[in-house]
Amino acid sequence: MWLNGEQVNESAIVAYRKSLKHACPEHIVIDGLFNPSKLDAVVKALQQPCAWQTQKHTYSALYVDNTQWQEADNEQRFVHRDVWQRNAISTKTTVNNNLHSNIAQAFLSFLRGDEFMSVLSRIFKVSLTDMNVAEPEINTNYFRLGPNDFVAEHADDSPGREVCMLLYLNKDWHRNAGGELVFVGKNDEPIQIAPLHNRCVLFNPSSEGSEHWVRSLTSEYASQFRYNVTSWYWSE
Ligand SMILES: O=C(O)CCC(=O)C(=O)O
Ligand SMILES: [Fe+2]
Repeated sequence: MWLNGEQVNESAIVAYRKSLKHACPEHIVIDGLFNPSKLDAVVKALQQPCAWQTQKHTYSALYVDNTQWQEADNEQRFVHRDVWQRNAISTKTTVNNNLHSNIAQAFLSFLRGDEFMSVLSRIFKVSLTDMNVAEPEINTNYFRLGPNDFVAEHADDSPGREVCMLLYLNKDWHRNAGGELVFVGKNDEPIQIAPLHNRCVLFNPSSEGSEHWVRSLTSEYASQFRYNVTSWYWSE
């Protein structure tokens, strides 16, 4: 059981819908949506250093290599973070590590499965499906940020992309550690959300004020990574 049942019963869904409609951007923050002990096992799996690879995006070209990155101006640099490698573990590590990695993979599969997508469909009143998504797996993954990493301001809107989910996996995250998600919001009133463990942020990427970025990590806490899942969902 990945989901915490109380958080997805009918009355909870009604409450989410209500607060979605009143928020700008259209978003909700749900704490404790997932089974905490299963998430703990996921967090353990993510500690394996070999499972991560640096990802760099510029605004004009995603997935750039080092040379392109060096040539890009600072304002062109959009994302610098690590992305989780689903298949890295099986060839490089021990059986024990593989067991850990399996739970991390199982959770990503759950997040793209019918049960979870139908919860999101009910909250957003839109029919979500992977029917026409060429590579569903690349729409759901783990990321981590260190002190030199960043996610600069961007929008995640794209035709047919209805829902974005961000889930944070940072136990004992210090209130001064930085790493808050910031939505532009409206009337110059940005909305900041701390990346706390088992906190899920759902938002409509085409709603007003949904452009966002991540505040940099503060150097006093430089030894900690900030972990999250980003997952995008599409309609037909
Ligand atoms: O890590 C976050 O809080 C935001 C990540 C994000 O904006 C993205 O993956 O598109
Ligand atoms: Fe984003």
